[in-house]
Amino acid sequence: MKPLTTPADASQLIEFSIPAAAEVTIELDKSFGKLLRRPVLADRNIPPFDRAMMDGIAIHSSTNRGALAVEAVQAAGSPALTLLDTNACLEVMTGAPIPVGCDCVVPIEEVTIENGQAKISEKYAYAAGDFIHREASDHLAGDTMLEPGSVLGAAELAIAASCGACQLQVSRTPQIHLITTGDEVIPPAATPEPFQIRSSHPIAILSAIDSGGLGSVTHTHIADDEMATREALHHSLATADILILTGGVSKGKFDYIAPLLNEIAGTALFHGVSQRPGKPFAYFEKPIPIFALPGNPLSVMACLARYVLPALKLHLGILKGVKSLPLSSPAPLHPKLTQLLAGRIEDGKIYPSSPNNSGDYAALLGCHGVIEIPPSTTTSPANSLYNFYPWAQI
Ligand SMILES: Nc1nc2c(c(=O)[nH]1)N[C@H]1C(S)=C(S)[C@@H](COP(=O)(O)OP(=O)(O)OC[C@H]3O[C@@H](n4cnc5c(N)ncnc54)[C@H](O)[C@@H]3O)O[C@H]1N2
Ligand code: MOO
Repeated sequence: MKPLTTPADASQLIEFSIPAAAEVTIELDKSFGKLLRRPVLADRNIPPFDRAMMDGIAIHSSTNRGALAVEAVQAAGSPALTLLDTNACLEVMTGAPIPVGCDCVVPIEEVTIENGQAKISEKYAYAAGDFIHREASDHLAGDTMLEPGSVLGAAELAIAASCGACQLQVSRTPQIHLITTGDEVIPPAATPEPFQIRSSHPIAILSAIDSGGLGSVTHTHIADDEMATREALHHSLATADILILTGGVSKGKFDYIAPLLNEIAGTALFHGVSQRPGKPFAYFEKPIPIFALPGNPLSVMACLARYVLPALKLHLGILKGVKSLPLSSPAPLHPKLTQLLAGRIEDGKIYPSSPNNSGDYAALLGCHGVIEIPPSTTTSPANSLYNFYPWAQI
């Protein structure tokens, strides 16, 4: 029997073979969740002018405390006015430019305005610079505001918008085909015969990929039929960037996936990983990356989190490291196989699930991903650190 590939070797083989996504230009309002490939620079100083931070009056700090004539109203969205008399003031609105000749804003709560005269509360102390957000005090024009490799979330897009970056260079979202297999597998809405089961993998895989913005998934289900499998594989390899398959990769009489891929796509980089669950996992690099996941629900989620999602991130250029977290209690160790145990994260610790077997999909409830527990013949002390691979945003 062929020796099993270790999880570390398997992920390295995937990493080395995964191509980088192409770079595409995209409109700002279509770029949420995308991976930025070119920097976004500040096109002007931030803030671009001395900005009033309060509604109130703008004065010169050397003014006397008497009644200050209100010369005009400085609104936001209007060019800066000029204070003509240092013992006068202008009303000023938040977001307006500071009028020329003023160096201080007094909030309206500390001012009484009557008959065109403003009076500052007697006990209120003011000084030059108060409530003025100085031009360029945050960033200078030309500063790099967003680095390549940034994932474009709400804050990043707000910055791009304020720099006028209305088109962004991002990684092209891969077109992912998902082929699920099995005569016994029917759509969730269908009424099952006693020997059938409802398909749970498509929605799980699609949700995990979608929530990370990692790809656009189309799905086909095929029966355990050699011709149909062959046709579906040819179609996917000709049209998709990445192919994911579930089921049909172990040793059953109707497990056509591996032999057909060997014929159509060439030899697998590996088929069989020293892990539980997910031992029959296979990966092919040509003509596109092909992930053949073992069909059991826990194997699918484990291989998805441990290999597929990190590979998609790498393809897009998302280079986040793996998190190491302590276990809530000593781990059940296996002498030969790495365990990929589903677990949930709470208070910075991993709480492993205890499934009955790799078909026990209800054990996944509340879990955020898988913990990788390497093989060992000794016990793990409490609080030992283990790598955690999420399938959900945590
Ligand atoms: N003689 C051997 N038998 C098996 C081995 C082995 O090494 N020697 N490996 C076992 C392991 S480990 C696993 S995992 C499974 C993987 O088998 P397949 O990849 O061929 O998967 P299937 O047999 O097609 O399905 C397994 C299980 O999952 C259910 N399934 C499949 N698709 C879906 C879906 N879309 N939604 C929900 N559930 C699905 C399917 O009904 C089966 O119950 O093989 C062991 N056998
Ligand atoms: O991958 Mo299988 O799930 O180890 O039973």
